Amino acid sequence: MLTSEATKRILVADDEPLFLITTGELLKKAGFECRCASDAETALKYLASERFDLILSDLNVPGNLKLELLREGREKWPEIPLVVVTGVPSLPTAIESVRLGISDYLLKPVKFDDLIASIQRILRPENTSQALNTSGERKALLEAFPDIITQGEAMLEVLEVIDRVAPTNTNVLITGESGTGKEVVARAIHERSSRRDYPFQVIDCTSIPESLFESIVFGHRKGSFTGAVANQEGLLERSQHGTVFFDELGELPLLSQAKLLRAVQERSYTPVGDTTPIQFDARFICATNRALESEVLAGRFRRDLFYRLGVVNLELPPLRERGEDVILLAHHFLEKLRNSDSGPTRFSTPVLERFREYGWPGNIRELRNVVERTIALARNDQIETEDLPRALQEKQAGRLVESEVGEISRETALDSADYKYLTLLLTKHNGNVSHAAEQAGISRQGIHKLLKKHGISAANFRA
Ligand SMILES: Nc1ncnc2c1ncn2[C@@H]1O[C@H](COP(=O)(O)OP(=O)(O)OP(=O)(O)O)[C@@H](O)[C@H]1O
Repeated sequence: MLTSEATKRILVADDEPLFLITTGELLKKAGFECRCASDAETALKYLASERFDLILSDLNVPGNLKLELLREGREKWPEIPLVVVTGVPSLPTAIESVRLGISDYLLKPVKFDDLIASIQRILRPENTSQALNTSGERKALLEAFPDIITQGEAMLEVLEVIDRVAPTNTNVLITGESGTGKEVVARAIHERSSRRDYPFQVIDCTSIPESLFESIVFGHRKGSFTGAVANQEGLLERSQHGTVFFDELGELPLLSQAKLLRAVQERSYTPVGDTTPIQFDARFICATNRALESEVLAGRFRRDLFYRLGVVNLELPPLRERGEDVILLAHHFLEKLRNSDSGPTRFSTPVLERFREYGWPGNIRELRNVVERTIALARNDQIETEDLPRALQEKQAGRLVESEVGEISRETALDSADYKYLTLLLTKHNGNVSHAAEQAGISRQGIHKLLKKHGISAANFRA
């Protein structure tokens, strides 16, 4: 069952009571569930009756003198990774442990950070392989994420990773084109974590001027600069014990990156005008529609921050690569957005065909907007191609290729390109017409005229 499997369970076997107690406590604090055994027999009993995701065992526990625990554990439960900790390292046992397929070999005294790093690495979704084999597993996974509508393999794989990573404290970086659902996924991770009762704080990196980054994120004290008339708590302070979602992380200027790195590394920050650092506990989930690795190579994004925040990297596929999801989502939005007693109830077959062939540059957000608009404009119970925005009406309008140049008019081709450009522009600027106009190099009136011509509502692009 997915709910109980969400929290990773670790079996700790060690004959030193102090090591057992402290390790158990620390692992619990780090978000794991723990079972402690002081000898091999008890450990094997637990293994036979409970589910574990990892075994952490000393070599010298009673009953394991000839590595019986390791041998039996590997033989009966080969899928459970095993980490060996030992205070008495010996080459033969190390070699034998490796031969038995252990995942790591640590020497006591073990630094807790090293232990956690090792466990997290081993439990990373890409290092464990459990395919979604049965339809029951697929169903359970889909039920676990009611806000994420999908049936395609690519997104199901993403859901599987989310399901595993959500209960941990690991920082996650979500990449994907605009409108692919990065924020929806970030919220889903938060909702399935133990932080769900604490805030989910969105910090939009594009909306914070570089000079105000520290003040907005870390807060400031009265009198620290002109205009600081009162103490102001920062966004991090509001996120205590919750999840901080840094949207459009790739847009963060280098100076702000340095300040954020310090806070992420030290888990503390100092409000502007203060001298006492504040400790904080929050998980970071970041999103970007830029290829951050290239930004790192180009020197525009700090490598150390990229590694800190992108411990697990989730890549969301664009809608045009999600197969029949486009149809599933269209029906979902129709059901959700239509007036329950009036308005259209279905799409005509040619409309569904247009949906399949269109490139959806603005992804799911664009699809939602199109469905909302057609509901308002549809004349009958069934939505027809005439009810669609012009760019979607013509066959191949979304992706014109050379052989089809003769099939559609120049006017339609230009209209289609213009529509695509405007939707992307508004997506990028969150429906802010002034910013969109500035970027396009046209007046506000000019852009309003174009939006009207294409039947696009800027309000639909505001998150
Ligand atoms: N799988 C999904 N099922 C249902 N609705 C979805 C799904 N993914 C995204 N949406 C909807 O699509 C819209 C865009 O999603 P979201 O804001 O999460 O995208 P984004 O990738 O964060 O966009 P941006 O990069 O522009 O910030 C929202 O209305 C969201 O509710």
